[in-house]
Amino acid sequence: MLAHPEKKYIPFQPFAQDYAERTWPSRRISHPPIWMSTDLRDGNQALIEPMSVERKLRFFDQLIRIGFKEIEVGFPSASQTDFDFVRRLVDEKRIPDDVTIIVLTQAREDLIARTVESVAGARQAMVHMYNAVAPAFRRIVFNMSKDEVRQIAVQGTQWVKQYTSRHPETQWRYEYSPEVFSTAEPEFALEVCNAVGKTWGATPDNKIVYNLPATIEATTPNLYADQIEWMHRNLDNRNSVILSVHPHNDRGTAVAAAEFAMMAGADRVEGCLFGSGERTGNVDLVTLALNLYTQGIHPGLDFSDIDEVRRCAEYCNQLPVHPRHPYAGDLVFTAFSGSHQDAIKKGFAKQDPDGVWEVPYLPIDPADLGRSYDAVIRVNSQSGKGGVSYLLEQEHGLVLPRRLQIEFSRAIQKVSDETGREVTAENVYDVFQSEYLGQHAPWKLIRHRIAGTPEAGEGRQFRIEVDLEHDGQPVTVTGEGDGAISAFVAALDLPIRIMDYHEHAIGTGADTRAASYVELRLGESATGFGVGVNRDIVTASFHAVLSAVNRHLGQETTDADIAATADASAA
Ligand SMILES: CC(=O)SCCNC(=O)CCNC(=O)[C@H](O)C(C)(C)COP(=O)(O)OP(=O)(O)OC[C@H]1O[C@@H](n2cnc3c(N)ncnc32)[C@H](O)[C@@H]1OP(=O)(O)O
Ligand SMILES: CC(C)C(=O)C(=O)O
Repeated sequence: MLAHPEKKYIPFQPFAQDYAERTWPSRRISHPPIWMSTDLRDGNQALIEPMSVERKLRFFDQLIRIGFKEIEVGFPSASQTDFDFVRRLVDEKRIPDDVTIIVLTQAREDLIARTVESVAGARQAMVHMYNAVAPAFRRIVFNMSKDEVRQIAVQGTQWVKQYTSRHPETQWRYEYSPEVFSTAEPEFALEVCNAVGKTWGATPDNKIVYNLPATIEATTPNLYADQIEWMHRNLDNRNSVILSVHPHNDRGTAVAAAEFAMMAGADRVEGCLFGSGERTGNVDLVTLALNLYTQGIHPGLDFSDIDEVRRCAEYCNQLPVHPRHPYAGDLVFTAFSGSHQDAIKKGFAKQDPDGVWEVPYLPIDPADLGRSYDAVIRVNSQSGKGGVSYLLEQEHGLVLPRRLQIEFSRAIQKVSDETGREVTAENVYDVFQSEYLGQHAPWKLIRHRIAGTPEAGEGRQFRIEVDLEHDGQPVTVTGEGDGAISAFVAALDLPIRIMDYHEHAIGTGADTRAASYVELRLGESATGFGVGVNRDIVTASFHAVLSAVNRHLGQETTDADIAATADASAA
């Protein structure tokens, strides 16, 4: 990179002086714009392989299902494929009555004639003509004066009028784009638009569309908004005009530019799904629409099945949508990090299904876009107890007490640290199984018999006889206590102190099982948990006690083995 970029690059200034009359910054967007999808034109012209007719038809049908009423379907004078596709739409009557198709052309007579031929017979159609008006293009591409460039636009408009008038069966509309408006002098763009409007003869009943493209995004979005507001205020016959914007994303701010432009007076936005299009793309209509939705404004476009829309765009464009793409990417509703998972878990627990959406870190309810909650929380080395316990709860109905969440998340952390990989919900359960549910040695419960009933009142003693295995050898023990668990603990005759106990049902009806969580000390050990799951609550709690005991004993063995190994290596 250059030490002095100012010698090579100069900032674009749309106005000689600051446009201080601007009012857009204090405006709010209260309704959606007229949406125009240019996926089949600007999107298509930027593809490595332009879409076949079959792909274009599939994309077109998808755009209709989403609810677009204005669709730019191609540049019919460019190729036979585009021409044939547009003709098929018309001839096979694939265009719903309330949808207008749009076709783009340069301001050249032969191209205009062919363009009109491609759509003639449609119920309604819009011819879209463009020519560049920015100084660099006047100088470099056309080598023309301002007057000559304005004349291209006026002459082109006359040809559009002339050729369309030969097909009165079609209701014709007209769109004009002063291409590269983004780096043009606003005064000249205004002059050309007014000249075009006068030539076309727009009326409030058949408005002309002036589309002001950021063909190359050249400034911060606030300056683009200034340019749009200035045009909005100064155009002739504003009530006969639909003011449209067409932001590209060269600086990565196309969405902001479109939103500011709407605040500044734009009525219509052209763009592509998922920001497809030339170079860094056209403005992303999905993001724009769903940004409105999350402000409580229905965009008039339906993204209830966002995955299907994405699949269609990926198939037709043969380009992937990034996993972090706003609202649509595979990972955008997924939290890996502990504090996010914790907040999301709490948010879901508190969320009123009919109330205002307020789940932290999720700006939109994934369900509104047809996404499930399955992938909301995924676990890796950045995760905490909230995420881990969320997965166990969602997938297996296990609601871990808080201290067990902390204890178990250390086991998961160890796995993720060791592998450096994501720990899937299945892995989490496997670790839980081996840490708690599968702890059957040295002590294993075979069966038990209890005498005494819990209803019998305070002071009543329970008597229990338990068949166990200890290191694979059958053992029968007996004990008494004022509850089933205390009788069981007495029967084991181990230095157990129960510190905490939780239980809950898993499932409902005939399949209901009980989950028991016991926190205990064995001798002087630190406290540790055991877990049992069984159809019978008492059996589940005995399993939980033995799970905790076995874990303690296993830990002691491990500690002793480590000490012995350390001694051996020291020797
Ligand atoms: C910003 C945008 O996205 S604009 C849309 C861009 N999309 C496309 O270009 C895709 C389809 N285009 C094509 O297939 C071809 O460009 C065609 C068929 C339209 C024309 O092809 P060609 O006749 O070979 O011309 P080419 O594209 O090279 O155009 C260059 C000529 O057109 C002139 N020209 C460029 N734009 C325009 C315009 N909007 N109106 C009138 N003339 C124009 C140029 O000055 C140049 O003229 P010159 O040959 O006298 O120097
Ligand atoms: C034809 C125009 C609208 C265009 O695509 C652009 O300027 O980016």
